[in-house]
Amino acid sequence: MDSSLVIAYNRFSKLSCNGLVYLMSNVSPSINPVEIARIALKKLSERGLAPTPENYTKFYNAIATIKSPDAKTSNETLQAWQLLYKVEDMLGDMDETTGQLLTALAGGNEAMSVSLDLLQDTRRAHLEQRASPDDTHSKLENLLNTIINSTSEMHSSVTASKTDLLAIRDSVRSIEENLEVNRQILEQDALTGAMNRQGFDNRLVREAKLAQRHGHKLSVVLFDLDDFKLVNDRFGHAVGDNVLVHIAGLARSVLRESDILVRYGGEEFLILLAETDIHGALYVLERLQQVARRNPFMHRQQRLDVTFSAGIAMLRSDENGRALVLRADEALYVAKRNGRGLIEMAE
Ligand SMILES: Nc1nc2c(ncn2[C@@H]2O[C@H](COP(=O)(O)OP(=O)(O)OP(=O)(O)O)[C@@H](O)[C@H]2O)c(=O)[nH]1
Repeated sequence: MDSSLVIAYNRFSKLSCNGLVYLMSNVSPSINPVEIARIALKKLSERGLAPTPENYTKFYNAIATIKSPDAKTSNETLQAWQLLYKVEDMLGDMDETTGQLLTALAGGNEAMSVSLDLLQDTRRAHLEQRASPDDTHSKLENLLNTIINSTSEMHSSVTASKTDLLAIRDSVRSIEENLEVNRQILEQDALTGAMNRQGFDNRLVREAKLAQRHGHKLSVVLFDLDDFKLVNDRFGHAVGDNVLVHIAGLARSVLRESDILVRYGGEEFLILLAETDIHGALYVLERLQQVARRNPFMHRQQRLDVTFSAGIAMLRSDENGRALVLRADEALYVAKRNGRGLIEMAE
């Protein structure tokens, strides 16, 4: 750990004593504060900012305010549990059906093997003229009856298993659908409906690999609302929340179906643009600026103009998704440093 981080950690310890109660009031109980502290320090060091208590508190609060993927409503948790029980039930049914099928097959196999031996004995006795035609005839008739009975038993078992297996296949399909819905809920930011950070991390790796493999362009836009703290301070946190929802809605309105909008941090959004070069990404962002100007957030008939600063980067042939986002983040930092409402393209 470098010395600045050590200092920051020491400062964090002091903060822990003096202001942890304050800090924690903002934090979902499911988020580990040590993890938040680690990310906050990393962010500070990435941006070359001094780890002062002010900077540290700012980053800590911003990270802590991101809705945790764990912070799910009780209804969502209930759904997840129900799905789990459904999977458990289905696996139980499947076990029982395959068990019955295996027993039926083993029994049928045994009966057929015995019948086959008897059939061979009877044929041999007939060829060697050891048995009278009447004897052979009666033996064959008995054997045929046995074979018909065991085949019919096997047929009933297979038919019953087929019905069970069809029912299991339907359950598997419905579970697949439920799993997809659950995955979407888990990957969604509860406030804005955008994808959350966890969902994005999974997606980024895949999209970057796909783009590299097929030689497609992939761009990332990172934008952060300007002076958002003032909105909260002036109008309250609930209004701030509504502004975030408003901006996410505007962003969605300028995006294509294939583009991915992510709530990347408290008041920071990311857009992943597949098959889009940096000029395409700039175009999208300028459209968003335009749309935001034309559709301001209204609070008690008062226009509340919100601007944002942004960084854009396009995937290089030799980098992975993380490096791409890092370059967009650096560009965003430059945009913020140079003023507000600016767009900066990464080198
Ligand atoms: N209402 C609301 N506020 C949030 C949420 N997430 C983060 N914030 C707030 O966003 C503000 C971010 O403040 P800063 O990091 O100082 O950034 P800023 O005021 O936008 O200033 P610059 O980014 O430097 O332009 C803090 O007040 C956070 O509490 C949220 O989910 N809802």
